[in-house]
Amino acid sequence: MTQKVAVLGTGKIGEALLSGMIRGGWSPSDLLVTARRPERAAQLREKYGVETVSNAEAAKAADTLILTVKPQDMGTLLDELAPHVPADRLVISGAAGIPTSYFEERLAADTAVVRVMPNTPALVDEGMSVISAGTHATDEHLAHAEEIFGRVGKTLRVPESQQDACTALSGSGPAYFYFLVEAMTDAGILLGLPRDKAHDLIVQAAIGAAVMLRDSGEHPVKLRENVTSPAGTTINAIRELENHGVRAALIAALEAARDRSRELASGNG
Ligand SMILES: NC(=O)C1=CN([C@@H]2O[C@H](COP(=O)(O)OP(=O)(O)OC[C@H]3O[C@@H](n4cnc5c(N)ncnc54)[C@H](O)[C@@H]3O)[C@@H](O)[C@H]2O)C=CC1
Ligand SMILES: O=C(O)[C@@H]1CCC=N1
Repeated sequence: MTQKVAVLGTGKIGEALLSGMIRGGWSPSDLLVTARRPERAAQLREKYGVETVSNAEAAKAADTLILTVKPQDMGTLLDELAPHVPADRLVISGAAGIPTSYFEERLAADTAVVRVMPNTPALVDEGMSVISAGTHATDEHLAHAEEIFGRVGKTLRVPESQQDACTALSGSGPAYFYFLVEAMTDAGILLGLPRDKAHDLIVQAAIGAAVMLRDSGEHPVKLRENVTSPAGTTINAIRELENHGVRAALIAALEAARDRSRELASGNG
């Protein structure tokens, strides 16, 4: 398989991927991008030295098409693309909720489709991309998707039936941590700390905790117990978290995100 890759609908996720591919050594001359607005196309050309083309031109010229428009825009994009996509193309969707069958029904018979759920830490090469094969995608197609998305972080293959859950955990996941940092920084203000110091303390606690979760090999419960001294400060905070149902709130929140991913399946949202 040749390596010409096109990113169609280059917004936040498309640009995160594009920039990571270039950082990871992908030649800009092997990349094509499309954007709806001419100013956006000019910006991408200038910043990354890539060629910007129409969606139809991308479909003809690239071997792999990565579709990173909003789920609600996917139908329009596919209407525009479908007549121009030869059956030997690999089509990768980065959209939440939309199943591979949606693309297979609208593209030439036997088109290989791969569904990927990335996340925004791809911008700092700490992304997670969850990858599933459509009906006609082979191991080689999955490996090609891993080769692309692996430039911006880790990848994980899952059956497509798990994609909505993975979207709730991983695609949306960074937002929950930002939300927690925002709330804990407010707590710092309440406790009389300047906002910048409160922010720095909480962000470093988050980074330290994340690295320990990744590298220590310890279960999160054990790591939390190590912080929680008998009759100490932490257990008072934990009791309040439990009293306020934070664990149940998180479970309900992720279930709601999973349900919304399912609702997006039609592309109409
Ligand atoms: N933002 C996130 O954290 C994540 C987003 N996603 C998925 O990635 C996709 C994109 O999300 P964002 O990057 O956040 O949205 P975005 O709005 O930043 O990017 C979408 C881009 O597509 C362009 N576009 C729309 N229709 C087009 C067309 N017909 N031709 C060319 N360009 C077109 C828009 O102008 C926009 O720049 C969505 O499907 C979303 O579900 C997946 C994982 C994480
Ligand atoms: O909120 C959303 O729909 C997108 C998909 C996962 C993260 N952001």
